[in-house]
Amino acid sequence: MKRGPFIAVEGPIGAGKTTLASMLSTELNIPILKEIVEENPFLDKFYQNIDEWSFQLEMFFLCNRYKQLEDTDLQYIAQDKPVISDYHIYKNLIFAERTLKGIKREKYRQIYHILTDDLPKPNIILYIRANLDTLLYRISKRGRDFEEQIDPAYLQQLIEDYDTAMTSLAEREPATVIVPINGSEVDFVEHPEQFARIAAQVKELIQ
Ligand SMILES: Nc1ncnc2c1ncn2[C@@H]1O[C@H](COP(=O)(O)OP(=O)(O)O)[C@@H](O)[C@H]1O
Ligand SMILES: Nc1nc2c(ncn2[C@H]2C[C@H](O)[C@@H](COP(=O)(O)O)O2)c(=O)[nH]1
Repeated sequence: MKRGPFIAVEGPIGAGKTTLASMLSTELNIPILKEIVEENPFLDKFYQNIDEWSFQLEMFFLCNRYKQLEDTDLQYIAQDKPVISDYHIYKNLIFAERTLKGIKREKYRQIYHILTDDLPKPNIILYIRANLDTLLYRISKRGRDFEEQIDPAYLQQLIEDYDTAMTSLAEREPATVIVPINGSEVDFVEHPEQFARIAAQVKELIQ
């Protein structure tokens, strides 16, 4: 069955997902779906003690995104309308596999699959890769207090987890178009011509 474009912008913390998704939404006149961050009651506690708070945090993100995607399906995807999101639901598993251990990880995996296996998935992913220095710089530029506690080693692991996850997704879903963007070299904020190239590429994909 033919479906309207469902575009996700992905990449590790601070890569520029929300920024790029918002710019594309404006440029291409496509509604944007943004994840909820500031209202999350567990993030601050999580960064203070990951082992203690990871299950609550991962479940909170999962339930929130589940609800958002259910709504998005009704409003846009089932009606063949395009939509752009600053995350892919698969992000839940990327983080949870890193932050959860033992029986909690196993329980989470099962709940993740029960909730998400039948949800619509993006057919285009813009994957922003960036090195650790770039991410640390952008996270500090964004200036969220609770993110000052992020351990660079955790961030480096996430960079690698994202690469592994995107390779695995490409193998499992060959029909999904994954567009890699080198976020440490391509600067779509400071250089309008670099943004224009990305926007043109996306336009071509959705025509
Ligand atoms: N290409 C870029 N060049 C310079 N600054 C950027 C770029 N992309 C994002 N930023 C800035 O970096 C910070 C993190 O970007 P954001 O879009 O919130 O990342 P993410 O959604 O991936 O966590 C923000 O302050 C944003 O303005
Ligand atoms: N442990 C998890 N943390 C997550 C998840 N999704 C987002 N986050 C964190 C990372 C950032 O501190 C903040 C915003 O995310 P961005 O990627 O938009 O920077 O929330 C998750 O699923 N698990």
